[in-house]
Amino acid sequence: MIPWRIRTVRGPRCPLTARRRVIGSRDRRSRLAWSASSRASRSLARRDRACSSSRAGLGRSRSRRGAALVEGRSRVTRVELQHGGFLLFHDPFLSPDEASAAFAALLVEVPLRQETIRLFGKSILQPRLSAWHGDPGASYTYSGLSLLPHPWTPALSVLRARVEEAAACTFNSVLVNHYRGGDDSMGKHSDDEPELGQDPVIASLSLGARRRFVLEPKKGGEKVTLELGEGNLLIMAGTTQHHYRHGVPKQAGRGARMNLTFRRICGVTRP
Ligand SMILES: O=C(O)CCC(=O)C(=O)O
Ligand SMILES: [Fe+2]
Repeated sequence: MIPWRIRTVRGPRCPLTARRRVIGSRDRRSRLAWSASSRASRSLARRDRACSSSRAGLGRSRSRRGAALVEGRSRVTRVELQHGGFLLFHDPFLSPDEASAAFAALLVEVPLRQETIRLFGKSILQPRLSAWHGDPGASYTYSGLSLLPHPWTPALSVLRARVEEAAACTFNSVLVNHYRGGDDSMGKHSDDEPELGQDPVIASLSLGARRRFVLEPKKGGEKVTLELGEGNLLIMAGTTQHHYRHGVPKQAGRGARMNLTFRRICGVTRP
């Protein structure tokens, strides 16, 4: 159940930044070329905006509490969390055709593998496959696992450009997770490693099977449960990583799913 109030506002202003911006028609946007040389990818190289919540134009006062805004045909719902955390849920973000083309391309391009992590002093295999991609130098360490980035693939570059436009900030890395079925899962955690900086913006794109995504406050209080379906984009921002844990529990009978969390590793120079 969604415990917050939803209002629909039709208007030309960007729901993230309150600025006017031009968005192509759904048809034009859906012509996703799986090539790193797309116009969007080239424009990326010219921009390098920092991606902490406060500097990315994702300030608390810029959108209404619990509001769903429609911009062109893309719909964004804002959810306020405790202590200044908030979520922006884009549904739809990718069309079903775009999402299934992305899934197929990523299966071919991304070197997915099952990693071993250290948890409570024990080595365990992660219950899913994953791969870390990013700009040179965007290394990431979590649960005792140190990851050097694979380079951006064509599909990841195109998706990054789309997600950056929606989030109004730039990302230099992405963690790709592949849930092979309902037995694959992700335990509750916060994306709060020091290299992500304070109040990071994490943009999570879901492809394939719908899965339950749970956010729970670290110090008690109301949980938030979302159903992340094919082509949804969930942006976690503000103090979310500081005050909440999130995870994807096992869910019997579910099919394959891919999730991409775009991140910004601090202190890496854009190539
Ligand atoms: O699969 C998801 O929806 C969540 C992924 C996630 O939390 C992560 O990669 O840190
Ligand atoms: Fe996470």
